[in-house]
Amino acid sequence: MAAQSSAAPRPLSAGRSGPLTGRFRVPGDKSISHRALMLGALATGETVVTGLLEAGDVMNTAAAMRAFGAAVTRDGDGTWRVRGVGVGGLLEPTGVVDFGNAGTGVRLCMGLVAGQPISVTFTGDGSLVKRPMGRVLEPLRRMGVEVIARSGDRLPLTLRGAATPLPIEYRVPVPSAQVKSCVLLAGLGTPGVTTVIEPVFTRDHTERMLAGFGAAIEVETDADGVRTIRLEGRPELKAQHVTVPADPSSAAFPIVAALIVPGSDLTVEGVLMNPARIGLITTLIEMGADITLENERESGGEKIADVRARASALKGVTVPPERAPSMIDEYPVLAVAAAVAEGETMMLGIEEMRVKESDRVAAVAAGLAANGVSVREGPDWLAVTGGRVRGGGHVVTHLDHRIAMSFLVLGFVADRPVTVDDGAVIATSFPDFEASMTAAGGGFTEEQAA
Ligand SMILES: O=C(O)C1=C[C@@H](OP(=O)(O)O)[C@@H](O)[C@H](O)C1
Ligand SMILES: C=C(OP(=O)(O)O)C(=O)O
Repeated sequence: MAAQSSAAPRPLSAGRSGPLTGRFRVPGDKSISHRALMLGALATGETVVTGLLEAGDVMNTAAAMRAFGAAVTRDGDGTWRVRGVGVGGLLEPTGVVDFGNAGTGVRLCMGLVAGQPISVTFTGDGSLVKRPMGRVLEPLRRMGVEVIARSGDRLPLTLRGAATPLPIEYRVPVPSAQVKSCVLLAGLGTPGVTTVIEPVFTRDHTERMLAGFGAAIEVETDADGVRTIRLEGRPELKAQHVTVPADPSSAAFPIVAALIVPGSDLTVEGVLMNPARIGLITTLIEMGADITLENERESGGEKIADVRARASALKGVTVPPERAPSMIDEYPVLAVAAAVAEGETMMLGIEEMRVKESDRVAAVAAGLAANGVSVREGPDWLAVTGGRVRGGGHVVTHLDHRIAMSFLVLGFVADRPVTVDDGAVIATSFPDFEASMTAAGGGFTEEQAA
């Protein structure tokens, strides 16, 4: 499958919307989807994945796993099958491996390559080539991986895996599930025990899924919440059946839309409720949101629930820095909720937002200002004061799907339509966003703001 490339930009506008109602489905979780394909590719036997996210980022991971020799196929009913090559069995791809827009895809895959004596050249789109890769290259170099990269450790770059990598003990210096996961996946191909120390808890899908595929992995959490993860290298991973729950990061858009559009009452079905992923729900409830979790249940070893959101009068709050990892991708849409809340919402400790698909602190501040919203930013904080939204602004998305979706939601409550310069980027994580929002009552328009 072709890597997602920079398709022609497609401006898209959203205008004042009637109530959003009914039941809403968002696609499968992106983090779990990447990991299911990767671990499936390293397992023996056939891994069956239901609910896989069929969006640009994950399709690039599927293409990469094929390039490494795994058989990755889709049944007519949307079930995916991965016939793996076994830990240590990855083939050297014949071409460059292009991960498009996907930071998670490329950083985790670099870990997979570490313990295999193969050379792989990675690249990405205009956004991914600007993102920092040193954070994963540094531990990989310590494990014995050879790196050929431009100065600044950006893509494109080539890795040569080590025949016998060294197990390391690695204290993750930034709160990043991608860095943690890269080292753990590198540990799979490494003889001995690889140890990752995680001072700040980040999403734990890699740990959970490694255990599910049969790896010997143990996690200890001390009194200060510091987690020590130990993984025994070179296990035999056994194919699994993975059920991917609905992505809370995608659910964030209809949830916020329903809270801010008067008269709305919307239920998003089967959303992943992993504690490391629900910081936005906690914050919205603190802001006074009428959110209820219904039909709470377990699926694929994770808690899920239907999330019902009703239009609410929101109030500004301070979001503490320690909450950032559990909602890192949701701040752009939180800023939209803050734009209509009473008073100021202060988001603290959000410096990691600056190294996502775009500098999201800067992109959110610029987009809000262009639409008449009062906003201030600092190196690691953003403050938004709510009120009536003038709208009528053009928003630059910088190849960032979450910026595009967030500002279209802002358009639903603005006096004049809000236009994003490129709605095509939404295909990275939520291809049916426009259709699903329209079906629920969302107000898209072809009209371009002046
Ligand atoms: O591990 C993952 O699946 C992800 C981790 C987060 O990135 P960081 O690890 O850079 O914080 C998040 O922003 C990204 O969308 C998905
Ligand atoms: C940051 C994101 O993804 P990634 O790092 O995988 O590109 C995201 O989806 O918001």
